[in-house]
Formats: sequence, C-alpha cells, structure tokens
Amino acid sequence: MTVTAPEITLENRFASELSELAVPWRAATVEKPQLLVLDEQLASELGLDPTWLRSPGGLALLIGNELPSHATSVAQAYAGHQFGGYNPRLGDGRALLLGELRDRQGRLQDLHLKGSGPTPFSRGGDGFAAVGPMLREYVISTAMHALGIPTTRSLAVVATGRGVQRETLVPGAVLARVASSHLRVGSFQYARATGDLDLLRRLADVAIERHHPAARDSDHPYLALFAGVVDAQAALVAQWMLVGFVHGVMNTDNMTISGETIDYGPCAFLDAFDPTAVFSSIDHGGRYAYGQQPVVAEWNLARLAEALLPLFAAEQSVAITLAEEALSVFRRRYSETWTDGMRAKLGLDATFDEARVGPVLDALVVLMQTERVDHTSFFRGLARVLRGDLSGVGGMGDRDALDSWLSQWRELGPDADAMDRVNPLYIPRNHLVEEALDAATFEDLDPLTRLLEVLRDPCTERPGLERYTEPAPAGSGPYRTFCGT
Ligand SMILES: Nc1ncnc2c1ncn2[C@@H]1O[C@H](COP(=O)(O)OP(=O)(O)OP(=O)(O)O)[C@@H](O)[C@H]1O
Ligand SMILES: [Mg+2]
Repeated sequence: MTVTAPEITLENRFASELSELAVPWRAATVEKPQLLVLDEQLASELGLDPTWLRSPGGLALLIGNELPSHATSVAQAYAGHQFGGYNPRLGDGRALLLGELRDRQGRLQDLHLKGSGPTPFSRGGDGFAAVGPMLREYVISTAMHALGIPTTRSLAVVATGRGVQRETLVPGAVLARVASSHLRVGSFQYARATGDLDLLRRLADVAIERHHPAARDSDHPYLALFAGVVDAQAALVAQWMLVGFVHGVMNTDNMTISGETIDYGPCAFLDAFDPTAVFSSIDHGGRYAYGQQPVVAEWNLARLAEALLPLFAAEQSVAITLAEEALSVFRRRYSETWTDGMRAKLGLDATFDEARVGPVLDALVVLMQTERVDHTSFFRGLARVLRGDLSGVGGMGDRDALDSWLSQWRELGPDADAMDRVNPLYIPRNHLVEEALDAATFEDLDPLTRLLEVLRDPCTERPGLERYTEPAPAGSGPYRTFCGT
C-alpha cells in the first residue's frame, strides 16, 4: 500500500527518557486495513483531522505501519501480579506505544496500539487481537467516558483482514488507544525488580510530571506521588461501584498510575445487584468479583508502595511506616467518593451529614442485595416513585422493607430531577454489546453504531430507545466473558 507519511507530531518521550523500559519494535504489516470505527470527537480533541485519519495515510498510522520519521514505536516492559501470583516479565505482548501527542488542551497523551503483532514480550501468545474484543473495549471505554469515569479512550478499531486463531478462526483487529499514559503499577514493579534505583526514580519523576505535578513541590515528592495514586484509584473504584462496573481482571499490570480505567478484557456491568458477581470465565475464586474491587485496589496499591519503598526513606522501617500512613487514606477517600455519589444518585442534598445519610445508604444496599434489583434501572425507578409512579419499584418481594426504606429516604427530601441527571438510563448491557459485536463480526456495523450513539448520552431519556434500558431477556443464562482474546 502506498501511503504518505502521517501529518502528525508524535513525541518519543517514554522511549527516550525511560529507554530501559522500552524495546523499539514495529507493528506487523497489514496489507488491507479496513476502518471499523473512529471516534471523531476524540480525534478532534487530539487535534487530528478525522478525514485524514480515514485516508490510507491515516489508516497506516492507526495500525502502526507508517510513522512520522522522528517517531519510535516501542513495546513497554512491565511486571505484574496476576490473580495474586507475581510475574516478573509481562510487558506489551501484543501492543505498542507509538508515542505521545499534545491534545488541544496541551496535555500529553499516549497513542498506543493493541493487537499490533508479536513483540519480545509475547510469551508464546500470537501478538494479535480479535475484532470482537477490540470493539468491546471501544464500546465500553466510550460508555465509561460518557459516564464521566476516568478511562483510557478508544480512537479507532481497524480490521486487519487477517484471521486470528482463538477457539475458532476469527477476524483480527488493531485498537488505537489514547491514554494520559500507560504507566501501570506493574511498570513500577518491573523497574524496582531491576535493582536500578536511578531508573525507579526517573520513572517516578515521569509519573509526577504527567499525573501528579503537585507532588513535585512536596517535602517528600515520591510519597506524595504514592498518595496521589492512592487518591485517584480510591476515587476511580468508588465510581465503578456506583455504576455497577466489574473490571474483571484487576491485576497490578491493569492498574494505572493516572487513575484511568485500563484494559477492558472480561469486564461487564451488573444487571442484578450482587456483590459476588463475576463475569470473567477464568475468575473461578471470585477474586475480582464486584464487591471485592475496593479491597483488591487497596491490595494492588500496597504492591505499588513496596516497589516505591526505597524512594520513601533510606531506612526501610521508616519507609514502611510512611507507606502505611499514606495507604490508610484509601478507605476514607473511597468511602467519601462512594457516599457523595450515592447521595447524588438518591437526589439528596450534599449538605446532609454522614450521620443522617449513612443509615439510609446502608439499608439501601441490604435492600438492593436481597431484592437483586437491576442496578441501573432501580435508581431511575426510584425517581419515578417520587413522581407518584409506584411501578418504578414494582416487582420487589418484601414490600414492608421497601416501604420502610422509602419513607426514611423521602424524609430527607430527595429531588427526582437531580436523580435523573446523574443516574444513567443507558449502559452497555451485556446482551446489547454481544448483539452489536456479533453483527460486526458479520460486517454489519449498524447495531454497533446505534449502540454507541445511545451510550454517548447515558442520562437523557429519548423516545424509541426502550430496548436499551431493559435487562437481559429472562432465561439468557449467566453472562460470561472470555480471556485470552
Ligand atoms: N494474544 C496475545 N499475544 C501475546 N501476548 C498477549 C496476548 N494477549 C495478552 N497478552 C499479554 O498478556 C499480558 C496480560 O494480558 P492482558 O489481557 O492483561 O493485557 P492486554 O489486554 O493485552 O493489554 P492492556 O493491559 O494494555 O489493555 C500482557 O502482557 C499482554 O501483552
Ligand atoms: Mg492488560
């Protein structure tokens, strides 16, 4: 394919500043790339011309085949605890960082590919990705962004025309991903394990500069960096909980330093409220179940603290004490974000103190769990109850428990319109996502396009979209997503 060099400026900061963590590598050649989806809004935010991105030159960039002359694509090294077991060398086994670009607001953003072919980190994997899972990441990250939850973004998915062997032969694709960086807890674990303290410090300096710049002016910049990550992750996981998002594979290599959600593998949104809900086909022990997520995040952050210890203080016992103090903020921050979020979901005034609202929230969680309410439609239903439509919580078994809770809540003076502004009506329900991906696999992109349109505005009720609000049809069985994609 003849292409012109892309008209885009990519910096190679990671490749040059942290060369020990960057293996220069090129994407596998794709002869006939076919664009499946492009987020034009995101392209504009990045200062990229959507028309150019759709051209052969743009596509060649989106699959990593043509880079600006000064760019260096690299596979990033990282380690990680996977389901609790440490793997010292993971890294981008099917991904590449193309470089960094400045968005319209002057912020540095990584442009990264997933599914771009084998690298020195492939460990027996083929280095590729299938159309279905890459579109899934595109759909769910788009929905998360629209819900206002920090996330890596999906710029485009390009079909490669190449078959990828999974359980069957499936069409291959490359996802172009944008993130405020791809620094992971696992990046720090890898740097620490090299024993090279200078590298660890440089990595921490880059993280401070890109994500937690206020830490630079602290008396203990590296401790302040750690505190910044604790804060960002506590807030992030609380936001997942508030929308019923189950990440599914919260390994330390899938936790960012920025506080953005990353790696939409076996993730899903809850239908019925259930703290033990697991959607991943390989999570047999329920380690990453919905209700486990805050605990797991805290555990992951303890692994980050271990990696950073030598930067906290020369004396190990002092460093550990400092780390423990910083980590102890996680629970407070998590519960503040969750409580504030629940208050908003219930239309309650932000000035109510915890002592008044706390018992109402606790009772609500018990009710939601016993009744296995649909996590999303339940809150919209409560707003309908306030407007006099009791069918909003129809079908609940224990009317007494419900009525007693409703009266407690109503005494606090909830505002139905405020509820509808924050409680989503449209989320990427599993059966809708599957339906859209199945059609896309057979080259029918219409269901996907419609679903994306719906998800881009999650709270505004529009006529004709009723089917997007309904839970999975009865009898469709427990939903599972598969890893190794
Ligand atoms: N098909 C594959 N070929 C080679 N390596 C793979 C493949 N699939 C996953 N890996 C590697 O296995 C590890 C864990 O995979 P995981 O699913 O968490 O990440 P990922 O989905 O590939 O990427 P990311 O975390 O960047 O979203 C990573 O090192 C990843 O590169
Ligand atoms: Mg991953």
